[in-house]
Parts: sequence; C-alpha cells; structure tokens
Amino acid sequence: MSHPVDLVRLDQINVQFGHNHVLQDVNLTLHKDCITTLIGPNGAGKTTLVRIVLGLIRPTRGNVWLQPNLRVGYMPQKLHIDRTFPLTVKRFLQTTRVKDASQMQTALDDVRAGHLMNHSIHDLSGGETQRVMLARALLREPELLVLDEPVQGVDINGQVELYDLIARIRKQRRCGVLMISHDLHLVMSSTDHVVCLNHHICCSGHPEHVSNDPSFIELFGKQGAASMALYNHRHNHNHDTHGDVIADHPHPEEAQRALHKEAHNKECNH
Ligand SMILES: Nc1ncnc2c1ncn2[C@@H]1O[C@H](COP(=O)(O)OP(=O)(O)OP(=O)(O)O)[C@@H](O)[C@H]1O
Repeated sequence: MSHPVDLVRLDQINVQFGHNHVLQDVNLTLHKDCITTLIGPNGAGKTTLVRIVLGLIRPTRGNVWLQPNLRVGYMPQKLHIDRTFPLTVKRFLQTTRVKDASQMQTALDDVRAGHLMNHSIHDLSGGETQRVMLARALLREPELLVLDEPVQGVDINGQVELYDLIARIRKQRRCGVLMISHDLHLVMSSTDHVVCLNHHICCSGHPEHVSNDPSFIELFGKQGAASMALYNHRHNHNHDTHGDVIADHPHPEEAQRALHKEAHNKECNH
C-alpha cells in the first residue's frame, strides 16, 4: 500500500467575518490522486474553505501548508461575462497563459468539447459551459483541481456525465481534486473522500461510511441520508423467484458491513 502524497494540509483553520464564525477548527488534508468532496448546507462555509485553499483569504487562526510550487487549476461556480462582449471559446481559453492551439485543443478534447473551439461562449449549453471552464482549469496542468459546484446549471444526465468526466480526469492525470457539491446522490460514486461541513467538520471519510454517520443523518435528514445509502447499495446478493435472499449468499446487511470494511481500506486508492 503506497503512502498518500499530501498536496495541502489545513490545520485548525478558523475564519471569522465580524461576529460570524464561519469556520471552526477545520483540519483537512488533500492528497494526490484523491477526490475530496465538500458537502454541507447553504452558508456552511464550503466556499470559504475553498478560498482558503486557493490563498484568496487568510484564516483568522490556523495554518495552511501547500506543497511547494503546487499548480492549482480552479473552476469557479459560474462564468460572469457580459453577453454584449463577443468571446469565442478559443479567446476564453487564451485568457490563461497558454496560447498554443494544440494544447488548447487537447484540453477541450479531454472534456469532450473539442468541437466547440470556435463557438461563442454565450451560445453554449449549461453542460458545455462547465466543460469549457474545466478545460480552462486543465490548461494549467494542475496537480490540484479545485471545482466549486461543477455541475451547477447542468441537467441531470449532464451531471452524471460531468462527475464521470472528473473521475476520468483524476485517473488520467493522477491529480488531487477538491470539489464542492450539493448533489448528495450523484457525488457518491465519483468521490473517494467526503467531508461534511457545517462550520466545523461534522464527519468525514469514505462516502459509504459518511452516509451512515449519525451527524450526517442529522444534518441532511433521514430521507436524504437514506437515499444516499440506497444509491450505494451494490447488489451483491441473489434472490430466489419469490424475491427472498438466497441463503448461501451474504445477507444484504452482512454484505453492507463487509463493503464498509473494504471501502475503508480502499479509500483514496491507497
Ligand atoms: N467576504 C465575506 N465577508 C463577510 N461574510 C462572508 C464573506 N464570505 C462569506 N461570508 C459569509 O460566510 C458564510 C459562509 O459562506 P460560504 O459562501 O462559505 O458558504 P457555502 O457553504 O459555500 O454556501 P452555499 O452552499 O450557499 O454556496 C455566509 O454566512 C456568508 O455570508
């Protein structure tokens, strides 16, 4: 089992805006080749935590360590470009330091948007816009990719595709990924590590472990938590013609327990 490579270490991070204590004693380590997803209710401090990682704000208290010269690719929540400002995808990608056409084409191909190079940025669908923003973040050849709600404004099929794409990019590039998500169902299959944040870290770990954690259930309600547990239920037992579980196969609960154990061992592929 190889040792995980740390990209970012946050130690006892506190952030206060006036009297608003937004982050309290947050410890978080981001690893190479590991997708970490931040989930939590509105106003929980997720974007604030991401901004700490990006160095956009300083914590009121606590330490931030980044691997020296860490290359970070950032995909913001939304693109704010005036519709009256004519801008092609190519020109948008050129707003990075990269001007090389083949590099831009590769980044677009990697997010399955190779055909959009000369399209106007204003005419793209929600899913296409997110892909182009992802391509722009990839142009930095990031060792850490930071994605703030990457599937916002994308229809449900597009959301599944985007999460698959992110998982594939991680596999290809072996970068670390930090993303914020509200998609309690969808995120489960494409993340290694979930951090449930509500000003402090309520619970964290492998998605299947977190979905059964009492503090997670308290935060998202039984229904939300149960739907995720259901989503994660892999059908690793057989039924007879009446629908009963066949005895010589593991009972679902036993199988689920075994799965948790296996999942703990496999977290972050290490
Ligand atoms: N620069 C700032 N100055 C003052 N207050 C801020 C600032 N940035 C964020 N806040 C406050 O901090 C709290 C957390 O905001 P943040 O955007 O981190 O939450 P979030 O979990 O990302 O929310 P959402 O899911 O709604 O995007 C909010 O109450 C917000 O108003």
